[in-house]
Amino acid sequence: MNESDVRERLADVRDPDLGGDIVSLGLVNDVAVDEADGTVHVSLALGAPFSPNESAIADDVRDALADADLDVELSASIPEDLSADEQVLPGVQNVIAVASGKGGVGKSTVAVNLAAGLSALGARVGLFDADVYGPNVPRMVSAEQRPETDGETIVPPERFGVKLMSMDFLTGEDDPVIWRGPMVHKIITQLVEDVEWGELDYLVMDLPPGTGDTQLTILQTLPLTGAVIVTTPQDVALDDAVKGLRMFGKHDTNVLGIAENMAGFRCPDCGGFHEIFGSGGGKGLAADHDLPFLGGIPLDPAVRTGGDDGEPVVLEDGETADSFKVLVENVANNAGVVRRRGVSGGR
Ligand SMILES: Nc1ncnc2c1ncn2[C@@H]1O[C@H](COP(=O)(O)OP(=O)(O)OP(=O)(O)O)[C@@H](O)[C@H]1O
Repeated sequence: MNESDVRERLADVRDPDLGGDIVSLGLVNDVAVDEADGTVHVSLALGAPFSPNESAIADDVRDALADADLDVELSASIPEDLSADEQVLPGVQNVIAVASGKGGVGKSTVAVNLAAGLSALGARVGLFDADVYGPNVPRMVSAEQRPETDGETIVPPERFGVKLMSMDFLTGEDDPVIWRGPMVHKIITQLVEDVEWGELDYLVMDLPPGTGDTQLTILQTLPLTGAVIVTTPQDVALDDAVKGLRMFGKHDTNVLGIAENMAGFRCPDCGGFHEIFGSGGGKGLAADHDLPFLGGIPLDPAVRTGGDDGEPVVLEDGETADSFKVLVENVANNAGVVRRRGVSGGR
């Protein structure tokens, strides 16, 4: 079997999201058959490691070559326009921002569970807490686990397999309320240049709530794969979410979808499901703006206790954990769509 035979077989593998075959979409970077040692190496343009849909593409590629009597070696990389020197975060494949139009809707909770959930799938993950008004990451690590520095680089502490960094670690006692764009820019630059993230598949950024200077500076400084917008089903939170959407729209940032938090309450006493903040708002918002709906997370006391001291609830079993797992998978799948669409250029 030669390279063109391999490509012919790969032309039967469909991309479940982009709706075409991977060869026509330009998602096969390279094929190399080594008859002597009986291997075929296929490099695929896949950009969202451990996302279910990209894992399925890889499985289909293996299946398509299963009877070829060759060992199949797969690798995945999205060809970069910029050299490593020119890239802002060269070791980081995907930066995913978690945003909300208003405070208290559970944005940080979603960010933490997203990071822990991606790590549980097998990905290499970092979580950067840029929420200067309500930093959550410092609470996740003990005092002894604060980041270490040799004066030049900062080594982020790790929990649940996630590398953690917080604006709070870098700024100390400074009052964030007086922060303005230039200072945020300086700190973000420091984050980029001085923190030893190593190689990451995903860096989750927990943005401050709202649509102010800090959020804009981050959008302008970092190459985001896309943003997740968190809302509750209430109208007021939804109105604010629309403002968030506009901000991302103005900056040509991809929105990976809308997550609806506090979507109903399963009563532990009566077993009934109560829609305390209404229902369907997040789904409606997504539909109105032609955006993916990432899933709903119920109001559950375990979310708060998990956030305060224990493990993120996504790492446990049960209804709420499952709803977070669905959200994690949808975010990863949609990040993959953004990356692969970039390669296929709308082919
Ligand atoms: N689905 C949920 N069920 C129960 N409690 C929740 C849920 N989501 C969030 N909480 C709790 O609500 C509070 C606010 O959540 P969180 O800090 O994630 O919100 P936020 O949008 O990031 O707020 P901030 O404005 O501070 O950035 C926290 O105590 C959190 O544990």
